[in-house]
Amino acid sequence: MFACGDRVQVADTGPGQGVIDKLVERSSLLYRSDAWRQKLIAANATQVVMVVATEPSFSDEFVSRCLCAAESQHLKVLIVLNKTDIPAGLADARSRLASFVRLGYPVLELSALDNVDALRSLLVGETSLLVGQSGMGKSTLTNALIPEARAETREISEVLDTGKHTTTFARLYPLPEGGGLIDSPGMQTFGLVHLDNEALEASFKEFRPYAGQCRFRDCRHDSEPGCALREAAERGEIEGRRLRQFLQFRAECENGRRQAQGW
Ligand SMILES: Nc1nc2c(ncn2[C@@H]2O[C@H](COP(=O)(O)OP(=O)(O)OP(=O)(O)O)[C@@H](O)[C@H]2O)c(=O)[nH]1
Ligand SMILES: [Zn+2]
Repeated sequence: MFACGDRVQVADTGPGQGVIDKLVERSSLLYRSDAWRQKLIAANATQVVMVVATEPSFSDEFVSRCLCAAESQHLKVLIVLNKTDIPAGLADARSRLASFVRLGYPVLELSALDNVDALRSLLVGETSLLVGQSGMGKSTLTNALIPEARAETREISEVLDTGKHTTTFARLYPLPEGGGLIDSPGMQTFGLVHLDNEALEASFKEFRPYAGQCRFRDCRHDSEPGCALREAAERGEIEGRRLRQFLQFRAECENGRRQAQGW
């Protein structure tokens, strides 16, 4: 299986023709998965740019899931709060992003319809994957950053006769300043079944200082006495909400793996 962003060696087989000979080793691979399917999103990305907006309202659980996927591949993360020209949802969006800011994730506010220069400068030299729920403005951002993308999207929609100009597959655009931008289809879910329990726990970066500190080595951070993570949450050092999300994602991943094995 190949993913958008893969590098390959191609052998010439004739004029204008070739076959893929070899897949060059990937520096990163992002995918989402449930019990039944793994979907490759992008290979060799160095940065995940997560787009949220003032409206429609975004899910912070979705943001946490994307962070897990990005952290598990050791990628840089940038959160973009788009549509700041719509003031109604701004205060709410900011307050829901505050906990990610406290974790150290950068948030860039902008309006894709107005000015994307601040974002452009953060993409230089990176291969950035744009992710987000539908309607957050990924395509609008891509078009603002890469004017040729607009025509291409229209052409592809016409060829495929999809009747709408929404993104249906990931696409890598080279950036004039160096690096590239991968626009991925909007998604409403982001399954993490491919992450084992250890990888999932490590992908909550604020948990890392507590790794190995629980009384029991195989602590599930659930109801065991002497759980370093639960104690940290009680002291307010980590957010209870994030710990609950971790337990929820882990249950989902364990169920997914059980289903996949036909239990
Ligand atoms: N007011 C305002 N509207 C915006 C902005 N950016 C995007 N929009 C609008 O939001 C809607 C959704 O934008 P898209 O770029 O299609 O969103 P998307 O994330 O690509 O959605 P999918 O194709 O479903 O993945 C469109 O009507 C855009 O015109 C912005 O900065 N301000
Ligand atoms: Zn514990």
